[in-house]
Amino acid sequence: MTVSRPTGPDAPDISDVSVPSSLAELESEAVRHRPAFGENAHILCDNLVRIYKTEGVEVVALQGLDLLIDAGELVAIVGASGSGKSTLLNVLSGLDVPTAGVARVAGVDLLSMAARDRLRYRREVVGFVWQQTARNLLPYLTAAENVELPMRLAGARRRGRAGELLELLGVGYCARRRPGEMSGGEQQRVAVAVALANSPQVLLADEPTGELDSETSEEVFAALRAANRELGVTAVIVTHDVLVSEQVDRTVGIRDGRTSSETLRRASSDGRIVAEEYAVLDRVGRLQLPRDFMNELNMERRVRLQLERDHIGVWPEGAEDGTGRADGEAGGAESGT
Ligand SMILES: Nc1ncnc2c1ncn2[C@@H]1O[C@H](COP(=O)(O)OP(=O)(O)OP(=O)(O)O)[C@@H](O)[C@H]1O
Repeated sequence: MTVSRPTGPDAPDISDVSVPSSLAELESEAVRHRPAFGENAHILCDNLVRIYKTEGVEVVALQGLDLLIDAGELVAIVGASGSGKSTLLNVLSGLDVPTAGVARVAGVDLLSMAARDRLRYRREVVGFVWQQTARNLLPYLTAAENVELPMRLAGARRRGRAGELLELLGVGYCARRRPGEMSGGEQQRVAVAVALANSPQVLLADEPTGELDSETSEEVFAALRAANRELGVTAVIVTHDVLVSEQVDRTVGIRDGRTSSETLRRASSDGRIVAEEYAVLDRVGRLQLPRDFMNELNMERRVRLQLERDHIGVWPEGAEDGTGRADGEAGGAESGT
């Protein structure tokens, strides 16, 4: 490729300016100025793959999952059983290492992290809350002692912090009680305080309300929201609970190990919450059509695409498309339907 330079008496002096002269140079120039995918995201998953091998059988739990979450967001992750939600959370919590791809949380690269850094990451950068209340708290310690434990392990006990966190989450009155003397909802709120003890940047919760009735779930979700709003912690909650998934600003749907949909919620001018659902388009243009849409129109394997001025039409194979052409016909006339 040639690039012509202006000449003549009025032409600017560009003798010192380097001008790319080949297509490859132009491309690399363009890439240099383009921000990298998820450069500023607090949580970044790029083409994340996790393959489990058990007894010679491979299960692909995450198959090229992309996800970007900004600092301070409160995001719910939803999806059918087996879609890969817990696998994703285990990777983000540093418990599990992905097979391939990029996973970065608060600037920490989770694939290349050394074992010693992993311990520090799990103690100080992320906090987590599990579904089973018994997994979150030690039964022979009081609520306050449970919250103090991670601080002691990190060698940074802060006087008064346990009490402050328990108050913030509405369970200050439980400080001297052991888990057996608290309800399931109270235990989970104390568990959120334990997760926040070392001021993590990210809070991860896997089905935190899964064992609770709706009223108690509401209290636990309020505690998670308080942590997000008051402390600014980025929060990711895996949940089947519509009470949780419908109250966050963004719900990410996972299907077959990939992000497939996102629902965004915002307040309209009259104060109502408006939810808009989007399909997720990945960087190479892949898109998962909702399963019920595909079933409704008997879409399988091949579909016809038609680029319109402001949208793309998708028709099942063999069906007539929006231009009045049956699939397979070359160049039909516009039907206007
Ligand atoms: N340790 C493991 N060994 C082998 N396969 C596993 C392992 N953990 C998960 N899987 C498989 O990976 C896939 C994703 O599992 P995952 O637990 O992440 O799904 P999930 O969406 O959290 O499901 P649920 O809502 O039921 O908890 C499933 O097919 C599961 O059987």
